[in-house]
Amino acid sequence: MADIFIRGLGLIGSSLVRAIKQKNEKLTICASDSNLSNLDYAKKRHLIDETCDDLQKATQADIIILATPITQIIEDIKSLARLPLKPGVIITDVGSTKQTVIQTAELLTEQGISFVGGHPMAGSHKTGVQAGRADLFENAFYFQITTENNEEAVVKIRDLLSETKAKWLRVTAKQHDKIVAQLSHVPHVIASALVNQTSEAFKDEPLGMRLAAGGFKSITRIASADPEMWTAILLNNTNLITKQLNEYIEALQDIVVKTKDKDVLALQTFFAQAKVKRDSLGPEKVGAVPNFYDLFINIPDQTGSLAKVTALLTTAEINIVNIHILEIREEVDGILQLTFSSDKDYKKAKATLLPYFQVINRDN
Ligand SMILES: NC(=O)c1ccc[n+]([C@@H]2O[C@H](COP(=O)([O-])OP(=O)(O)OC[C@H]3O[C@@H](n4cnc5c(N)ncnc54)[C@H](O)[C@@H]3O)[C@@H](O)[C@H]2O)c1
Ligand SMILES: O=C(O)C(=O)C[C@]1(C(=O)O)C=C[C@@H](O)C=C1
Repeated sequence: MADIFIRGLGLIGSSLVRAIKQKNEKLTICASDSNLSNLDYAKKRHLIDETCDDLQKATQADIIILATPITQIIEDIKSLARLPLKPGVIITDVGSTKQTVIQTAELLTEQGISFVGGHPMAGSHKTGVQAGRADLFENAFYFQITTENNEEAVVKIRDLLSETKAKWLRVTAKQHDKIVAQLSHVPHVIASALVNQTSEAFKDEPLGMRLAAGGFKSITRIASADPEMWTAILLNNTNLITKQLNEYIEALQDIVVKTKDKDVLALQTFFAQAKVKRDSLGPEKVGAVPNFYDLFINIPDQTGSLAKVTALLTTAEINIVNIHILEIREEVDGILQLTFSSDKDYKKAKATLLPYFQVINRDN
């Protein structure tokens, strides 16, 4: 008999159990996941105490956490509503959309079972138990959905997950879905559409994609996310996502017209408005899944240039995550992309290389 039952031990579920165990290792956790290797991995590392192959085991738990893709969360809520759950049990989820989840959870709340819709607003394009971390949600907003009579359960979930160090935020399901449609769902569609459209545009240009640099990579990183999870999100926030995508398409069409018209003032205003807004967001502080920091430098077309870069960085004890030569043409400087895992390494590398090489980054 475990204190906590969790279904879905991927990136988000395993990050939560890590944070729970960090706070109180005595709490027992029973986990279910259709990918058995996730369970195996978690058990070997004592992230969980037991494996539970079906929802029946949830009937013995005080807290049930649903951390699978949204479509499965909804199916599990329906199944849980038919089971004899423990009196006083609290059920929570982590799904990226909330209105359909909360509607389905009425099957529970109408029986007096506490349900707290949740959504940590941090994550990664990576999936699976190995990608999880206890501090994934540090400083990130963690939405909790306001529903009738769930106040006490909300506080208990906050206490259970206090080691996530997330910033808790109560919103309605409608408010939630509108905000995340614009800030998360639409950007994911745009990133994937851009990758697909670029790949199509480069069909006859083998060099094309391989030359993708910082700009393309940073705007499309999230296109590497899990297709099953994102399909489920689009199916569960359809109206808001399609409405906001249509507004985005209009904004793109508007910029096509201004570009064709060579309307310098309108173009400058377009970029200036976006710059002011983007700059005001401030630096990235959320979570601990590594962000990558790219430094671009000009390297002369001379024997030993690359070796000099690596020697300087090695002497300075700076760890390079990746080196990528973007362009080297005879008698022309090449562009070298150096990737670091921390802002500290990025800045140290920049200072180390500046006396010898021209740094291209304006700044990040
Ligand atoms: N990835 C993010 O950035 C992020 C952030 C916040 C919330 N979320 C939400 O969290 C949930 C989980 O996403 P994730 O990123 O952890 O994905 P993930 O793929 O890393 O994990 C999902 C896990 O659910 C398991 N699973 C799928 N179907 C199952 C089933 N029928 N029975 C048992 N296990 C099943 C998978 O094997 C996998 O281990 C999703 O609802 C997603 O919308 C994701
Ligand atoms: O950082 C990322 O890779 C994410 O996509 C995380 C992200 C997002 O910000 O859109 C993705 C889905 C979630 O529901 C919440 C957070």
